[in-house]
Amino acid sequence: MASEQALLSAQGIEKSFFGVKVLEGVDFTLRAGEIHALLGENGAGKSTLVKILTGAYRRDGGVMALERAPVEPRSVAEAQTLGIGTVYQEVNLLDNLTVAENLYLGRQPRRFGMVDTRKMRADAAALLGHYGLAVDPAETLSHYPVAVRQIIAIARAVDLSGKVLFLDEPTASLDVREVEAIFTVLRQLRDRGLGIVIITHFLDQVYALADRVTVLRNGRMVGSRALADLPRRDLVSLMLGHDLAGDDLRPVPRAAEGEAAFDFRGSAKAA
Ligand SMILES: Nc1ncnc2c1ncn2[C@@H]1O[C@H](COP(=O)(O)OP(=O)(O)OP(=O)(O)O)[C@@H](O)[C@H]1O
Repeated sequence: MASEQALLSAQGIEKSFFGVKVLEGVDFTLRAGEIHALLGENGAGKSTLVKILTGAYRRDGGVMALERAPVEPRSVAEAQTLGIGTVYQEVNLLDNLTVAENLYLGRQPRRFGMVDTRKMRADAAALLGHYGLAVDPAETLSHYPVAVRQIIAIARAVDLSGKVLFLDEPTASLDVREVEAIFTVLRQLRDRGLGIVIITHFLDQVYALADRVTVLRNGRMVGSRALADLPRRDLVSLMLGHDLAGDDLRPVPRAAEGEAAFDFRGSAKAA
């Protein structure tokens, strides 16, 4: 059950690239114990907002607070120490290291000045046990499929950060079964009180997972609603900025990759 109070909030966020405004006065509020989808058409500003909130980009204006205290993350690492973790679409782990090394990269337990491999693997096994993952901490990461690596990336981000988790298109390259495995993990984390923000282009996934949505259009926040109160048609209208005509219910091809921009019709990922 989401709390009423803001866990992470941003107000009046501004960002320009080379004099072009890509975020204009954007407000965003995340509560503890909610999964919050950040939606909008290609180029609406979703990734830029997430990068600002997770310390990857500096904002030009606006304020940001975590548990009502102002925060100013100057890097992704600093955001993590504040409680804000991120998992990107391209899994941010190293394939040639072991599972345990990935989980404890940069913070390996030491004994007599040496990495304590035995403890690191035992800690990794215990941590992954919470996620229902029966993987061998001593195995090289590349041994495992993308969905497992994605859950390992989530486990690492949550272990480092613990309060807020951002995921930028985490299911883009996964099949239906793998998506469900990731969602199970995210629901468990929500039930533990984390606030989770997810960017996705798949509206079926939004309705299956999220409690709330915030919609960006052309760099502005155009709505933030509980999903239970928001029919799909109204959500799509909010994203597009006009009422739906019949034609709009067909998937819109993405110019670059030829992927569907939205999954309007309840189908799986479009080819
Ligand atoms: N590093 C950058 N330098 C210059 N322009 C950028 C940069 N990052 C993003 N932009 C521009 O900012 C605008 C918003 O991009 P952003 O990636 O935040 O949108 P998005 O909603 O995440 O889109 P998509 O769904 O396609 O990922 C776009 O016009 C994009 O070209």
